[in-house]
Amino acid sequence: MNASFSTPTTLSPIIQPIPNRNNRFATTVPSCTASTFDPSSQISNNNHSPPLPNNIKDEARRHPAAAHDFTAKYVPFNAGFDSAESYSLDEIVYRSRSGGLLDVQHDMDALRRFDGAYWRSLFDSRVGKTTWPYGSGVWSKKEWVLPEIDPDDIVSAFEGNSNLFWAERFGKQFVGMKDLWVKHCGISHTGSFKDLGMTVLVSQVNRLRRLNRPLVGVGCASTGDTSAALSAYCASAGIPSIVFLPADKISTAQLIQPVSNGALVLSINTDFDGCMKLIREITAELPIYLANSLNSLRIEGQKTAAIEILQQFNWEVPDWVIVPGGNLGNIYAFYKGFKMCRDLGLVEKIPRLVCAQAANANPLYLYYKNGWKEFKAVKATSTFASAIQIGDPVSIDRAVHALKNSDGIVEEATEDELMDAMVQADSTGMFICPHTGVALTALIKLRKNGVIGPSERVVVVSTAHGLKFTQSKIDYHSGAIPGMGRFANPPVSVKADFGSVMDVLKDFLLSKSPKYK
Ligand SMILES: Cc1ncc(COP(=O)(O)O)c(C=O)c1O
Ligand SMILES: N[C@@H](CCOP(=O)(O)O)C(=O)O
Repeated sequence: MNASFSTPTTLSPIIQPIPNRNNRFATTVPSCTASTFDPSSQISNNNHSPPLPNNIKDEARRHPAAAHDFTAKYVPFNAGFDSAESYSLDEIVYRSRSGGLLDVQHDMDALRRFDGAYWRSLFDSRVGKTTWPYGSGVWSKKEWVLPEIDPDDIVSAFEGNSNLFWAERFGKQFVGMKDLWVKHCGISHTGSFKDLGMTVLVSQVNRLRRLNRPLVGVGCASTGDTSAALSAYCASAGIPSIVFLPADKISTAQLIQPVSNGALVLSINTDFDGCMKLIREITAELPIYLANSLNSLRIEGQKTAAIEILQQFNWEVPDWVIVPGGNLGNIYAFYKGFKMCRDLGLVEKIPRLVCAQAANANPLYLYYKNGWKEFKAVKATSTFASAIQIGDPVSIDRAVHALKNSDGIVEEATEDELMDAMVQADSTGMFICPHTGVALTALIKLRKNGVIGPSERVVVVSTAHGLKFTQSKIDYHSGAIPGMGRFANPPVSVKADFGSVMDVLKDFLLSKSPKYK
C-alpha cells in the first residue's frame, strides 16, 4: 500500500478563503498577472481545464510569474539572518571567505507573509500535474527552492513525488512494527535521490550560462549516483559534463549512465575522497562548475524529499527518519526541509533523525561515539554500499548540525548486517540498494535496544534503485561471498523432465505448507 499525496479530490478546499499576502482573506482567488505574482493564483488555475497549450513551457510563459517578493542568497553556513557576508546565487562561489561551507538562506520574513495552511494548500495543489515546472516534486516547492529563477531556465525531469511505501510485512516480520515506511527516492529519473538536487544545480547553471557567466561545463566527483544525475540533466540541457570516478569502485550500471549521456568520464586510480580533492582543485582553475553537494544549491533540491514526506502523511510528522550517509549532504537536506516546514508553520515539530553509515566508511559514527569531541577522516575501505564509501565527507559540519538539532543518532552497519537487511527487505517485495540496507540495519539495532518503540512511525529513506546494484545481490544469492548468504535464494537447476520438476515442486510446497502431501 502506498500513501498518496493529499491532493484534494475536489477543488473546493483549495479555492476556499486563502490568506493573501496582506493577511486578508480573498473570497475569490486572484488570477496571475505579469506585474504581481501571488502564488495563490496558481491554485485557481486548477479550477477549470485550460486550453491545450502547444507545450508546457509555452503555457508557463503565458502565465508569467516573474515579479515576486521571495529571494534567496548564499551565506556562510550557520550564519544568522544579519550575516555581513553574503553572495548572490548568480555568483560562482562554493566556500565562505574563511573557507567554510555555504548555505542558501531564504528571506523567511517574505515567506512568512503566508501562513502554514497557505503553503500546505499550495504544495498539495501542484501534485500530479504537468504544469511547468510545478509538476516536479522539487519545483512544486519553487518558492522555497530557487524563488527567482525563470521557469524557462529550469531543467527538470519532473523528479520527486516518489512513493512512500508502507513496509507492512518487513515491519511486522523483522522489527515488530506496524507503522514503518520506506521513502523510495531511488525510484527516480536516474535511479537515485541525486536527481532532486541536480535539477536545481543544472537549472542554475543554465541560467548562469544565459547570463554569459564563464562556465563551459559542469563537473563532479562521484561514487556513481551524482555522476549519473549530473550527466543526464546536463545532456538534457545541452551542457557539457565531466565526471571523476574512482576506478573499479562503482557498479557497471552506474558507470554506463554517464557514458550513455555523453559525459566526459574520467576513471581515476584513486578512491572517492581522492576524486573529490581533484575536482575541487580543477574547478578552482577551469571554467567548470562544481556539482557535488559541497555546492549548497544541491541541498535546496534534496530538502524537498522531507517536505514531501510530511505532505504524504497529510502533514503529520513521523517520529523518526533514517537516512544513509556518505558525503553527508543529504542528512542536512532532510533537516533543512523539516525545519523550514516547522519555521513556516506547516507543522509543529521535526522528526528525530538517524544517520546510518557503513562500518567500513564510518567517520561520522566514530565522531558521534566520541561525543563529538574530535573529528577524524578515515580511509574508507571496500563496502557493498559502494556509493557511501567515503572517508572524508565534505558536509561533516552540516551533518553534525542536523543531528544535534534533531536529537539525532548515528548508527553503523557491518557488511553482513547491511546485506542481510537488504535481502530480507527484498524478500518482502522491495528491491532496494545496499545503502538502504545500511539504514534498515540502523532501524533493526535501534528497535533491538529499545530506542525506537514498536508503535512509533518511522520512515527509512531508500536512496537508490536496487537495479543499480544487481551484482551484489547476485553474489549474495549465489553464495559467492565467503561467510555471507544466510537468506540466499539461489535459482534451482532442474532437469527438463516432468518427474524432476515434480520432485522439486513437492519439496517446495511441503516446505511452505506441511499439510500438503
Ligand atoms: C545511494 C546513495 N545513498 C546514500 C548516499 C549518501 O548521501 P550523502 O552523500 O548525501 O550523505 C549516497 C551518496 O553519497 C548515495 O549515492
Ligand atoms: N554518493 C555520491 C557521493 C558524492 O556525493 P555528493 O552528494 O556530494 O555529490 C555519488 O553518487 O557520487
